[in-house]
Amino acid sequence: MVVGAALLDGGRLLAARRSAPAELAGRWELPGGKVEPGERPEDALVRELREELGVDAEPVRRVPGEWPLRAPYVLRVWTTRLLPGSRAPQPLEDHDELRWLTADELWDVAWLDQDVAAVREIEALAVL
Ligand SMILES: Nc1nc2c([nH]c(=O)n2[C@H]2C[C@H](O)[C@@H](COP(=O)(O)OP(=O)(O)OP(=O)(O)O)O2)c(=O)[nH]1
Repeated sequence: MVVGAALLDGGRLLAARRSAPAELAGRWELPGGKVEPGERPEDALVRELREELGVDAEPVRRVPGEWPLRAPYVLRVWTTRLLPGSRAPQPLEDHDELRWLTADELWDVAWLDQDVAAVREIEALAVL
């Protein structure tokens, strides 16, 4: 399973531009990554956000649905918030640019094809 964060702050959603691998580079995604064996998905999400963005964050609520990625992976998404005192997100790993998107800007970035349905579901939550 791959876990993704709909990281929300001040009514905006964080989008991250992938720097690798070549076939995904330049496209935008939700920060996150693969769940390790025996790891709880929510714990994986917190770990990935610390590694990739240098933030302290907590999952808030599961976004309904799951979306197929390259087999055998599926993407599950949680709305997520920064904990008080967290550093601001930095593109430390896997990404070369970050953008905080307002509701109006949600479709201004080239999301990965397989993320579009997840972003629509986030939009439907009306949390932006
Ligand atoms: N993080 C993330 N990965 C996504 C999304 N959509 C999507 O297809 N993917 C794919 C890209 C990668 O093949 C895989 C996630 O693996 P990753 O490379 O980000 O995570 P990781 O750090 O655990 O990976 P690894 O180095 O252990 O292989 O899922 C998304 O929205 N967020």
